Amino acid sequence: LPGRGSGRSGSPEPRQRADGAQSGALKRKLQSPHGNPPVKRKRELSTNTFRKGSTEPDRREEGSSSQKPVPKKRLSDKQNESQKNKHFIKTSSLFKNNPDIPEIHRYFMQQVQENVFTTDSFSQLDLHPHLISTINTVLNICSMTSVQKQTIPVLLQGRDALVRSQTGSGKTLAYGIPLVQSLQGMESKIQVGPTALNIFLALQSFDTIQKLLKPFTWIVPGVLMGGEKRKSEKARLRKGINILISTPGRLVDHIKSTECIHFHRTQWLIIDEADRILDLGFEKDVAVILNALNAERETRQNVLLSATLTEGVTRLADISLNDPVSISIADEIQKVPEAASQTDREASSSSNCMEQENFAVPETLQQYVMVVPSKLRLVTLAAFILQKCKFEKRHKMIIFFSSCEQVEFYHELLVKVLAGGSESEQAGHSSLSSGSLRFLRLHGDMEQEERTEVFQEFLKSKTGILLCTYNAPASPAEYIHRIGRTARIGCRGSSLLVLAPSEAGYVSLLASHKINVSELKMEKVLASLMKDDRFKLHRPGSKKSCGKNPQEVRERATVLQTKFENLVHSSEGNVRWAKKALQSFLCAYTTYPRDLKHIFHIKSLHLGHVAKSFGLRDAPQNLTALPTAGSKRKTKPRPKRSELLKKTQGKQRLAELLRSEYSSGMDTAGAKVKKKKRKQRKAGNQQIPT
Ligand SMILES: Nc1ncnc2c1ncn2[C@@H]1O[C@H](COP(=O)(O)OP(=O)(O)OP(=O)(O)O)[C@@H](O)[C@H]1O
Repeated sequence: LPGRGSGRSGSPEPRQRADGAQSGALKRKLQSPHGNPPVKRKRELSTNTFRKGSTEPDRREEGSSSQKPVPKKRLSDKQNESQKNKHFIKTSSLFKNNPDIPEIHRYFMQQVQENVFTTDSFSQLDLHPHLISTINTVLNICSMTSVQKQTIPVLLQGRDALVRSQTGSGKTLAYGIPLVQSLQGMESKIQVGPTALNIFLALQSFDTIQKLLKPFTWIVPGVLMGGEKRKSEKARLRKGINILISTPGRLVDHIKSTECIHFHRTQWLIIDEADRILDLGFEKDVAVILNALNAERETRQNVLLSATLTEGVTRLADISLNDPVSISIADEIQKVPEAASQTDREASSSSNCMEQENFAVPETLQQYVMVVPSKLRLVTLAAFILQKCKFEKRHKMIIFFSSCEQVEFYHELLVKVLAGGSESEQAGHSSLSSGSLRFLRLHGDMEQEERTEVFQEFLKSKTGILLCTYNAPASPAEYIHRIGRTARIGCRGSSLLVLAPSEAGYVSLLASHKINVSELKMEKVLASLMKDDRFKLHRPGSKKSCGKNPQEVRERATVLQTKFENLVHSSEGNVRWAKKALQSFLCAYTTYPRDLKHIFHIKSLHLGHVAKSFGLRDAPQNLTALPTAGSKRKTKPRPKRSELLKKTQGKQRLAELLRSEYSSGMDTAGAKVKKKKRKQRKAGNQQIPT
């Protein structure tokens, strides 16, 4: 969900109060995507049904048909009018006062596509027979993918390479196979310091390398990443690791604080997911690593792999590779051609990007976008989950949020309201019975052990909904990585980008990079609530539901929203938790880069509406002074979040927090060393390559 900011409404609370409660400073006016003042919806969704009902939606949905009707008093005309208004106010405002949903322009353009597979087998390569049999029997793979066919021979020749190929196309084996082939022939089995260094972000590459090494037991792989104790990592480093796989932040920490780490034998350097490493702000860390390597050994074979070729990746290639072979599976740097069609030109001119890169997307990936007013965001997301994972079944889904707090909060909310139970009740159903929903969560505040466990569980499971963090999807390159978690290696998959109306311009930006998304209508998604009678509005004398009556869909959405809000407002702790999640969302929102501010600007958000998407009935007024308590899970101590909204430091600190998922997990110690090193650097001891 690259767009954040969403909200839902449906609060049974007086609508006017919700808006009126906002302080002048916090109240955000809705703006059209073009920056014009908001235009009122022309076809305001009617709330007639609610007005007809004699009680508030939340009472009714709690089975209030059995409640005794309140005796009506005789009222004067004036009183009648005010009573009417009261009913009107009490009725849910979920479908009222939303901004217009702008029309999504459909761009018809040829997406860049790559052929994933080839028919060539691994046995035609000059590889150790045990390696070939491991590929065939342990990994169950017979033929090479395009990127493997082009990369493996180059690396077997000992050349450096810059490899660009789409997400999920098999890049790990493209370097893993030649690496293992070269290491298995090593004369000396015992050594100090790694022979190969692999900088990575995702644990999955370690898994693959481990499998490849099965017959070569003397080659020891080791992984360093945030979450594990530094002491035990040091012990493993001391024992000797041949293939060292590490996140950039963690490795830099060891370079600075672990004496037994040496690189004089390091013959390979692999930088995987280079674009994401840079997107996450690890450029300086990579520079420190390169310096450390260069200081101990001059020559080495270097490989840089990326799904997208951004300016940053090219810069990194310049400083880390030596006369590399460039391998690009589709010739994707197709600058917008001269004779581009009118729509293509429109799409490309709609963005202010200096350079248009066109990204390859798997052919089997169907991309959708849905524009949802902030107030309706939670119910629409819930309806989408129900539709895909309950009614259509057998769907596996990953939902991205912009902070750990949101993952924790929404996990709890969705488990309680959609899955109808606590987490512990859920845990009893590790294998999914039909119709049940299993929610999992994964974020940087969890201990490494738990993260790995959840990751493995989700990997093995055929169904399930994984809520996780991902850094701000600021760039189209980041979007490509997110959607690339599905439709891997020729499998089918879909992605859904949820945008607020004010963010609709993002679709044109994607189009300018030849990324084509189809629109999914919110109403269609909400209609799936008709299949779930838990959200039926029970009204005395109500008729049987008739198909997809739009009014009834809206009623059900309101009942669902009311359930969320009732849960959030059932305790002070929950309200605090919701506010904290909202606050973290807003902080993340401020981190979009300047060139995207015209699409994602905090001023375009209506705080009251966004608050609804966190189950809050009113826009909180004291966000900057929120206490940090409220999370039910044990989390690592963090700096005060209240600092984050402060104009001066907020953005920078948040960027650090967002990165923490991939960082070393040893920030405090690292910071001290950093200070010391900075002093040393000032004294001219160390140079960062530029
Ligand atoms: N030749 C092959 N045939 C079938 N499956 C393969 C082949 N090579 C790799 N795979 C599988 O494809 C999946 C994706 O591979 P991998 O993670 O290496 O992709 P990637 O290009 O690095 O993707 P990303 O950049 O998104 O991480 C893995 O599950 C891997 O086992």
